[in-house]
Amino acid sequence: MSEPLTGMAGGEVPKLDIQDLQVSYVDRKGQSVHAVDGLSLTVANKPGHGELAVLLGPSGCGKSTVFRAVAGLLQPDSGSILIDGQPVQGTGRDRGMVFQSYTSFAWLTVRENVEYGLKLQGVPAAERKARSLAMLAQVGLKDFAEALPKQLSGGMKQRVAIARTLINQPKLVLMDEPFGALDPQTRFGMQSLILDVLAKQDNTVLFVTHDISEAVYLADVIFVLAHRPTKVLHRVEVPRFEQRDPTVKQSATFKQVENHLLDLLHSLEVKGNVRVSL
Ligand SMILES: Nc1ncnc2c1ncn2[C@@H]1O[C@H](COP(=O)(O)OP(=O)(O)OP(=O)(O)O)[C@@H](O)[C@H]1O
Repeated sequence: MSEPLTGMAGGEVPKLDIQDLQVSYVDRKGQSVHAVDGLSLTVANKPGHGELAVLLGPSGCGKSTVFRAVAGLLQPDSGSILIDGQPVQGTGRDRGMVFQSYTSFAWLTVRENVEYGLKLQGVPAAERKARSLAMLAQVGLKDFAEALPKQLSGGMKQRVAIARTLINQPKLVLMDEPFGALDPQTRFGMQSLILDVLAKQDNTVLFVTHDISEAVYLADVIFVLAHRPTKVLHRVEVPRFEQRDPTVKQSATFKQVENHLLDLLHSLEVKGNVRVSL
């Protein structure tokens, strides 16, 4: 199931193209520490059905560092990051981010939070309202449009964060352990919701997790990262499951992909740090 690391036909411009990325941090002693060393990966541009690419690896391997570099939140030492062939230079509206911690404006209603980006872009109020209500309906929160964030559960707050990101129609959605703080049942519900919403939105997603089951359930393609300093070790294509509901996790194909990933991670001797939630 492991594939060549690009998975691209010649001549196509990928949605995301990372080549020979190097990132280092300065530690407390003032020493330079390599977090990412020569990482390359590409995520294909698939109009009509956005690709969901997962970065999977043990805690501390550098997933968030790659994520932040793609988001433009940190400056790599060297290497290139292209989105639709254009180099990333700092943060930009072409990328939308969802993090594990919920960030919303406490004094704004759910709808006003979702509309906020459109307001900054000068979109007229009536259009903002219509678009935010449609987006909230997609994430199952239409009835909570006028509620304040403090009235919502953790899963609902994360749905607001997803709606607020997707309404801006980013070319690339970046999600860093977005469901990591949720209980298992809510987490599974959110995984199914994100697949439903993305199927309608045509977004390409880069999704960071250390949960193998979550990776297999969500991904079209999984990049398995090695220990720090990280580089991609394997690219694993995940078969399209006909249905994505709780039963799919019990299917032979699902188990086969999980076992394949476990074997890969075993071979890297990192399984102990990776969550396996079967
Ligand atoms: N600001 C920083 N200063 C120094 N070292 C850092 C900094 N941020 C990250 N690192 C180090 O870089 C390495 C990669 O960290 P990163 O957060 O990218 O890993 P991760 O795979 O996302 O981990 P986790 O799954 O635990 O979030 C780690 O060894 C970490 O200690």
